[in-house]
Formats: sequence, C-alpha cells, structure tokens
Amino acid sequence: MSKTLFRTRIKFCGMTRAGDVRLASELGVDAVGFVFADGSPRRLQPEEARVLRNAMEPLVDAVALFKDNQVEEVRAVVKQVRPSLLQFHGSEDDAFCRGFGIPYIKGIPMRGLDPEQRAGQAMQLQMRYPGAAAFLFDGHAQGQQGGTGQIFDWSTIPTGLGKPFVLAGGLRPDNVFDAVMATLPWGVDVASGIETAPGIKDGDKMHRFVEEVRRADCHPD
Ligand SMILES: O=C(O)c1ccccc1N[C@@H]1O[C@H](COP(=O)(O)O)[C@@H](O)[C@H]1O
Repeated sequence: MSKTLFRTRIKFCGMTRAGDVRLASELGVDAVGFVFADGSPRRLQPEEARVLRNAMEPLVDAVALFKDNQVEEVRAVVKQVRPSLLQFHGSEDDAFCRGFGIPYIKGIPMRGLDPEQRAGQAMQLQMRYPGAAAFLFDGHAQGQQGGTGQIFDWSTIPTGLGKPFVLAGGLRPDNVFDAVMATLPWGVDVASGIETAPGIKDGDKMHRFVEEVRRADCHPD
C-alpha cells in the first residue's frame, strides 16, 4: 500500500484508570490493553477491567493480555470484559490461544536469543502459531515479565512472517519516530513509555507519543 494511505496502528497497554482510557480514545489510539498477567504491577481483576471497558468509545479495540494464565481465568475475562483481541506473552500454544474464539496476538520475547534461534525464526513462528492474527515483538527475554521498558535490536525482527507485526519494548515519545521509520510495523505498543508509574499514564506523554507516530506516517521516506 502507498505510504500516503498507510497509518501505523497504536496500542496503549496496561490501562488502569477510566480517564486514561477516555483520553486514549480521544487521541485516536486504535487499541487499549488490560493486563491480567500474574505479577504485573498493572494487573487488573476482571471486574475492574469491565468498568474500564465501559469507558471505551466505539471503534477502539479492547485487548486482554495474559501470561500463562489458567484457562478459567481467561474465560472469566472474556465473559466480563468482552475483549476484541487477546494477547499472550507466555508459553501458551496455538491451540490454547485459539480456544476462546477471539483473534489473538502472540507476544515474542526478542532478548537473549542466540544466532541459531534467530535463524529461521519466521518459519518457526508460522509453524508454532498458525492461528495468530499478528506477532508482537517485545524487548524482554523468554520467561521474564514484559512491560518493563526494555528495547531490543530492531534489526533482528524476522522478515517473511506472512502476517502483520506489532513493535513493542521500550518505546517512548522520543524514540517511536525512529522505531517506526526503521521497522515499518503494522502497529506499535507501549506500556511504561507513557507512564509516570506502572499503570498511571501521563497525558502529555500519551499525546506526544501519538504525534510522533503520525509524524513518521507523514514522512515522505
Ligand atoms: O504491561 C505489563 O505489565 C506486561 C506484563 C506481562 C507481559 C507484557 C506486559 N506488557 C507488554 O509489554 C510490552 C512492552 O512494554 P513497555 O512499553 O516496554 O513497557 C507491551 O507490549 C505491553 O503490552
């Protein structure tokens, strides 16, 4: 598609306050994420996320993020929060991720991979997660918690995936322009880079982040 028509999708993750959810919608963000991963400082109970879900405007996706949660926990979130996308960051397999009847994004840790793991990574991902709607490349290592602002080497993003990818990991208002220009992702995802503390979003950072993505989208190169 011509770059003049393309628009990088934006997801703000780890929302915990209704005001932040409303501002994200007003800024034109495409998706907001609610975290249910054990041990995350942004973790919500399904009832809390339901309240935030109700603060969302139409035509904005609600994404529910999990990391090795029990099937019953995912079901409870699906029932209460009605997410339009699921995002899995643990060792869940394709059958588990597909089992809820909702499109899913698979989070892929990009730190600490040896050259052998990098080689053929695109093929391995296609084979392991044939049902994934997209992959999300994140800056943490396998088994580590995400949402900690860790960047990774963007040149290691696998090519030939055959499906969209979302860039994440350490994105901030001051580096997201370069990130989009360097990798041309389908979308970008940010948690800590728009916060003052985990789960507490900063209106000014949110605003600047969106502006910088749009500046990259309008850039002629
Ligand atoms: O946000 C969390 O607490 C979290 C917990 C477990 C797995 C992933 C998590 N967040 C995701 O991490 C990336 C990047 O976060 P950051 O911008 O580097 O802070 C993002 O995709 C979040 O969706």
